[in-house]
Amino acid sequence: MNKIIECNNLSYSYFDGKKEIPVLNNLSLSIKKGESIVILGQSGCGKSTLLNLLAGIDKPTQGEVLINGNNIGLLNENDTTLLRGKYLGFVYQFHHLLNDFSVLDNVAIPERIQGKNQQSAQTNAKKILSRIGLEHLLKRLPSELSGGERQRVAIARALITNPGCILADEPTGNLDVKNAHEVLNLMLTLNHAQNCALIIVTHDEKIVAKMDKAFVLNHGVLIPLI
Ligand SMILES: Nc1ncnc2c1ncn2[C@@H]1O[C@H](COP(=O)(O)OP(=O)(O)OP(=O)(O)O)[C@@H](O)[C@H]1O
Repeated sequence: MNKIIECNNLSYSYFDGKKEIPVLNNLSLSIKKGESIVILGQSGCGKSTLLNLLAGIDKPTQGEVLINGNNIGLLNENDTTLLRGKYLGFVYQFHHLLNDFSVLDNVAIPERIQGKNQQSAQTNAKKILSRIGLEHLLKRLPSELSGGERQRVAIARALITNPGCILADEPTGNLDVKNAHEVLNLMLTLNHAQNCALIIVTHDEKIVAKMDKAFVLNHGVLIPLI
């Protein structure tokens, strides 16, 4: 199985009272293991909606989504959650770190949720924080970090379960130019080193040159740029 995520003929509409708001229209996409993809598009075009469907967080109005070959439309919510935890990692514009937990414990959380004991989850969290140069921040709280450091911790948290694909929604949206550059380079380094596919949705067109493939989402369909 070479494809980590695949969607076929995906359509999605929101229902606002009686009115249907179509967002995605018969969209198909596949992401191979180790591939990097950026999806650009104007605000409100449906980028976050697409990521939520690919992750099985929302269900499509029509079409199918496969994660590592598993058709999530055929799974119940519990099995979808397990599949998501096993194969996917998430990075958002806002870091979503838990403010009362140290950096180390924040990064260990996904493995704790998967049932690992605290010591082995913390050992793995230390390893990944060292790999990305944050070992000196283990004991800090998220409120004691810079914006760029917080986002790098969020990336470490997304990677601790060794996912097949990272889904990143505007991961550099809150950062200045220098930090945005560093965070993107970090994600790409890990993308290559761990053969972890990367899907970024963003407004930032500068990212395009660094990715394997780029698309614009417009009127519910993906238009290839490269
Ligand atoms: N729960 C909802 N109910 C109704 N409409 C919604 C809902 N969530 C999103 N929408 C609409 O669906 C469209 C797509 O939203 P989405 O958040 O996917 O866009 P986006 O491209 O990620 O935007 P941005 O770049 O601003 O984050 C927008 O027009 C939005 O107003």
